[in-house]
Amino acid sequence: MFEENKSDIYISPFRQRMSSMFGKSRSCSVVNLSTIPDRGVNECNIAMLGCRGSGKSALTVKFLTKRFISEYDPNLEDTYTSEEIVDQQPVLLKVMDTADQDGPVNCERYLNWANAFIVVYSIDNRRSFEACRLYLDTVSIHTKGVQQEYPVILLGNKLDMERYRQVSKSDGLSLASKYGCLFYEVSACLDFDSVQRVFHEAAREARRETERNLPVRPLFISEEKAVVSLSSANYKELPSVAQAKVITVKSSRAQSKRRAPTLTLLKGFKIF
Ligand SMILES: Nc1nc2c(ncn2[C@@H]2O[C@H](COP(=O)(O)OP(=O)(O)OP(=O)(O)O)[C@@H](O)[C@H]2O)c(=O)[nH]1
Repeated sequence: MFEENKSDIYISPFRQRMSSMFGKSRSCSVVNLSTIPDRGVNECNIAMLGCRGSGKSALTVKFLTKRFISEYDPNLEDTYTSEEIVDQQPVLLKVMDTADQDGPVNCERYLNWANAFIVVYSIDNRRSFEACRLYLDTVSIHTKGVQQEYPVILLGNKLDMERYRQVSKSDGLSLASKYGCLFYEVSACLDFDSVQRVFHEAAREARRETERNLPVRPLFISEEKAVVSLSSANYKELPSVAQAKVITVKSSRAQSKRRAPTLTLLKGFKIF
């Protein structure tokens, strides 16, 4: 029915189309969330953590394509890039769908790369919830003593499996509050908006954190210069603060209209 390539990774016609349309982006070495002044674009690197089968890939693909996948290669680890608009500002969101075999081992690759973490468990699997503690510990040990804080979201997935629930919402909440992280419950196979909200919240928190850590620039006020420039300026051309804000919003909207969000898919997802 479908052809498989040499490495036994299923490449759907959809994925082939996506690769040819948007190009490829392998796991990259960008380390921090930074503002790129000339484009005004923030970058946010999100690592998806959690034990096997918790739904990391399903959530990642849901966020990127609005679709639910049912089959994939669990051993592949890849990074996907999507241009998003969060709070009217463009963000280049990179999502690493990790594939740890048995808990957090050799995790420097994502600890050094990410500036936000989503730790996933399945609400119908107690073991996957317990595994989250290891990931939360690993992240908090790694970020201990670092001035910048890294947003962490604890995410209960498979909300559609309510009747098989093994982890109560209050258990999720109390674990999240113990580690000082945000907490959500979603389902990768239900509505897209809830899943998108989680990723956008991670980006929002990471941006706040970056802004909080921006070095404070000294403000120089030269009275002489101010007099010269004001006297020679055409007042109508000087935007007020309110106008300047409008201009910023307009330009980010214009950007979102100009360019469709770019998306790079590499993993052998089977998307129907
Ligand atoms: N019912 C239900 N099934 C889900 C949901 N999310 C994922 N699944 C299923 O759970 C299984 C595991 O999902 P994955 O997304 O592959 O999990 P993962 O965490 O990426 O697992 P690894 O790649 O092995 O690390 C798959 O069969 C998915 O179809 C969900 O929200 N609801």
